[in-house]
Amino acid sequence: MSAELILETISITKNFFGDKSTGVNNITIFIPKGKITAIVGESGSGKTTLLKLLSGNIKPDSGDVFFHSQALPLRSNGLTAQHAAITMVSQDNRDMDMGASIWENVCAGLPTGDINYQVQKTTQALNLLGIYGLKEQAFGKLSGGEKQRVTIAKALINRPEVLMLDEPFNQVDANYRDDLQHDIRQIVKEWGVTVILVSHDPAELLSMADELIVIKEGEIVEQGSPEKLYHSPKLLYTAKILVNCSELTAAQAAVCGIKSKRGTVVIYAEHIAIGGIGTKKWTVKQVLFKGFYEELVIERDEVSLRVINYNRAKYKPGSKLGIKIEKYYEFGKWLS
Ligand SMILES: Nc1ncnc2c1ncn2[C@@H]1O[C@H](COP(=O)(O)OP(=O)(O)OP(=O)(O)O)[C@@H](O)[C@H]1O
Repeated sequence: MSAELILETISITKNFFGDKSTGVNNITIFIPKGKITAIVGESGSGKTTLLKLLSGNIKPDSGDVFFHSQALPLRSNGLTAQHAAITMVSQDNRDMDMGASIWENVCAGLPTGDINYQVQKTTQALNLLGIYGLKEQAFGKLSGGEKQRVTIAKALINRPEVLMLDEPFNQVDANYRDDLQHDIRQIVKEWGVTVILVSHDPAELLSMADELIVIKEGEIVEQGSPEKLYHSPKLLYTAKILVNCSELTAAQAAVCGIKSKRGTVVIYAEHIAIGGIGTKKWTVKQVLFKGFYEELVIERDEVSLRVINYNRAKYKPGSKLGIKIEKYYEFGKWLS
């Protein structure tokens, strides 16, 4: 049985100043209810424009947006219940009062009136995001990660059906980010909220999303589950967004013993084993500390590769090593 859809676009186009290289072109997408769909693409590819179209913030030049199969009106024509059900969280904290407390900021998301209702809902939202203990603190004094929790609590206070997150974890440090991501996944599961996420962070995209939609120059070029797009990307563009990899020309690939039939070879860092066959022909150029592993940049005849090394502190810049490439991908120019 296919999943119930909550938002759909049929052939939507939005260009700015009539320039086809801006905005989005002829996009048809189906957003399943209660899942996390991530929109990915290089900078300027149209991700934010698509979010704005999906939330009724801007009007398509052509095509339609449907929410529960009903045409979604434009917000500027008057807010409706449909708009209240779709909330957007961006990173700029535009709607927040820096001098007011967390409690006041989150509570401001509710309609005025019934105090008991406000206390109950605000307490619930703050607990949900694990920030109840901070409720008296001024918003402006919080860390980036705490601010983001408050922003999401405010967005969730009215129990929207769709939560749109535009680069939500940008200002959040790594530990805090993992916790916040986990909490959002939990809320999605428990509440059945639909999340549409825009992010540049591959780790975030792969761990959070149920479905990835890849856009390039305003068009959808590939889509599928994180596992599918990571392990068998159709496009070099997708691989470069999602994977820590080295991209080689046919001539460079030949240095690695690979005969390329299609022109471009991509080798994932984790597909290179160190200490493999042959003599030690590769030189370590950089050792990047990554915590429980290192990333090495190695070079031979002006070909550079990224390699994962779990045997920490074994190599230094200038060390020599041999490698075995266990797997590689080939892309033709027409698919890049
Ligand atoms: N209001 C606007 N007026 C003019 N051009 C715009 C406007 N909004 C977006 N664009 C253009 O449309 C294209 C897509 O922009 P958009 O912000 O959607 O990209 P993005 O993928 O979200 O980029 P980023 O990852 O850098 O945030 C860009 O070329 C951008 O300059």
